[in-house]
Amino acid sequence: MKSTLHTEQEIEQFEELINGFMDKGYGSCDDFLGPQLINSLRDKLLALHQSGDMHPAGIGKNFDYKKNAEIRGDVIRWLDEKNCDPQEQQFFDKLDRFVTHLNSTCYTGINGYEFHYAYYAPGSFYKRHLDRFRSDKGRQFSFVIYLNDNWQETDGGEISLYLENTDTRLSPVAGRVVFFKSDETEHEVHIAPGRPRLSIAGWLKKI
Ligand SMILES: O=C(O)CCC(=O)C(=O)O
Ligand SMILES: [Fe+2]
Repeated sequence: MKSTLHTEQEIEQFEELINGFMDKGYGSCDDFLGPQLINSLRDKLLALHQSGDMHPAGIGKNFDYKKNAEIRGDVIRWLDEKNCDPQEQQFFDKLDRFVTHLNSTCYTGINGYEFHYAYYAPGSFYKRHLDRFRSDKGRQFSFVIYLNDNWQETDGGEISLYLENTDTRLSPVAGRVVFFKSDETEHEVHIAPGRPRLSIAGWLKKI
């Protein structure tokens, strides 16, 4: 993983994510990526969706479309760091700097990650779950960044984080990141009835 110079603002964001996680069990920060980059990533996601290059995500080894659809309704497309466009590279570069910061301040030993675009059509959802029950590939932290321009609270589509059985809800506004422990924090994606809900979701791993 590459690492370049951190800016002060970047360090503040990283600390906001990490401190939030340590204090409340989840970290969140806004404007993790600038609006131009968010727009490009959103355009890329929409183009992939339009060209039919996204597919239902599997849950577990034996994929059962019907069973899957009762649990989650998003379609996904994995990002490939070895074959990505300059905007995706900018995302990975920032992520690399975050992981370097996380590892050096918290001794987390993260040495890999995987990320996918996700498109939730209006009315789809992802029921309450943990991210580490599937094929367990060493997922330590879940990290989601939202790409939804001008998202209003009335649009719905919140993520619920169930921490000590309280329900913390966050709207998927463009540029916002949510960060939590993959094997501990149950969470859920609520329906957005009127518009698609777009994100890049991924996992920081220790393999
Ligand atoms: O999009 C979100 O807010 C969460 C997505 C999620 O839970 C997942 O992909 O496992
Ligand atoms: Fe999840």
